[in-house]
Amino acid sequence: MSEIIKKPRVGIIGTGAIGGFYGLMLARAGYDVHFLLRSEFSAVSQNGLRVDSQVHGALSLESVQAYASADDMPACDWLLVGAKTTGNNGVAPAIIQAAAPNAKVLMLQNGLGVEDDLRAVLPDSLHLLGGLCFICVHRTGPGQIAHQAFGAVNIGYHSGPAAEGATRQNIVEEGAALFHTAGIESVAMDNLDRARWQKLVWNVPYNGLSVLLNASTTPLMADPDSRELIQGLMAEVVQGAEACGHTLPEGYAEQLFKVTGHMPDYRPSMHHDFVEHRPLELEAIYAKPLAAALAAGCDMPKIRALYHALAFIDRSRRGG
Ligand SMILES: NC(=O)C1=CN([C@@H]2O[C@H](COP(=O)(O)OP(=O)(O)OC[C@H]3O[C@@H](n4cnc5c(N)ncnc54)[C@H](OP(=O)(O)O)[C@@H]3O)[C@@H](O)[C@H]2O)C=CC1
Ligand SMILES: CC(C)(CO)C(=O)C(=O)O
Repeated sequence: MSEIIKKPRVGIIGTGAIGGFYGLMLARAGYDVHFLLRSEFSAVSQNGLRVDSQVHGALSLESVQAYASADDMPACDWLLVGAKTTGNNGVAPAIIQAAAPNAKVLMLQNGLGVEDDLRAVLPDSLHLLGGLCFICVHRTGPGQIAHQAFGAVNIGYHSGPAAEGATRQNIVEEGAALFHTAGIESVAMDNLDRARWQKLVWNVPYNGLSVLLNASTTPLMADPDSRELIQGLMAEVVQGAEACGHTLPEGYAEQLFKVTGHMPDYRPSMHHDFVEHRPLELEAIYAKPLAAALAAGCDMPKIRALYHALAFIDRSRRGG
């Protein structure tokens, strides 16, 4: 008799641009997906989720299994965390509440070490993973998401009950398979810390400069001064990664710089936070990499200057 393999149940903790997009794609692929929301709970319960995608066309999920509290969610096998890193303290109780025993918790967030603080409060039985999202999405209204480009999620294991080696790799590959089923590219990464440093080569210059200079990628790539700033910041991230033991692929920064020059005009997620008066993800994208590199003997003065300027902007906009 052939064995029936049940699809894992998926919970989305924080249904914004990232959580809404990947949750909708998984639900459309036949997964049983449960969405935790905050400010958009009523709108999404009533009207569903919509993605206006320049890659897949107009997508919708009319009937959303939406929750305002994790207490009402069923136990989920995979939890995809789509909240901003600035809200991680607030989502920890929800993750614990919605997790099935031995659940896999996947942090779909930018930045370095975003799993570290959460690990300290999670039960040892839960697997903790990080997912690097190579996608351009943002919210355009309650339950409405614009998807401009890309989509891949690269996954690495952070910590948990799985033994080092093949067992961890199997869990990471299970995560990648989840996304593949939904038509999304996903690569299993053998070193999450290196993957996070690699992603920072883009986020450190573009996220911060988009706020500081109030500019999207096209003007940033067109101006000689901002181009020089971007290249200088990228080079420091590569040096910081190296100091922390991660040699990034030769020519990686140059390649990203070139690709961004050909990308459709784009405002990084930090620029959306700036415009919407939300806290900026400065701790994960700047403070933690600066501290990690410094501890390894590498100062990153350009990144430090950018961080201080952004911290000022963040504080002054939020009333000191
Ligand atoms: N957008 C992008 O293209 C990319 C984003 N990323 C990263 O992905 C992460 C998510 O970004 P993004 O999706 O853009 O952010 P959004 O602000 O669009 O989404 C965050 C969502 O989490 C919800 N949330 C936060 N705290 C809670 C809580 N305690 N309970 C329930 N819901 C909660 C927010 O609710 P509320 O509506 O109340 O604010 C919001 O819906 C970030 O780390 C970002 O850097 C990475 C690559 C690309
Ligand atoms: C690199 C990019 C644009 C998409 O993956 C991103 O990470 C972001 O907007 O935060």
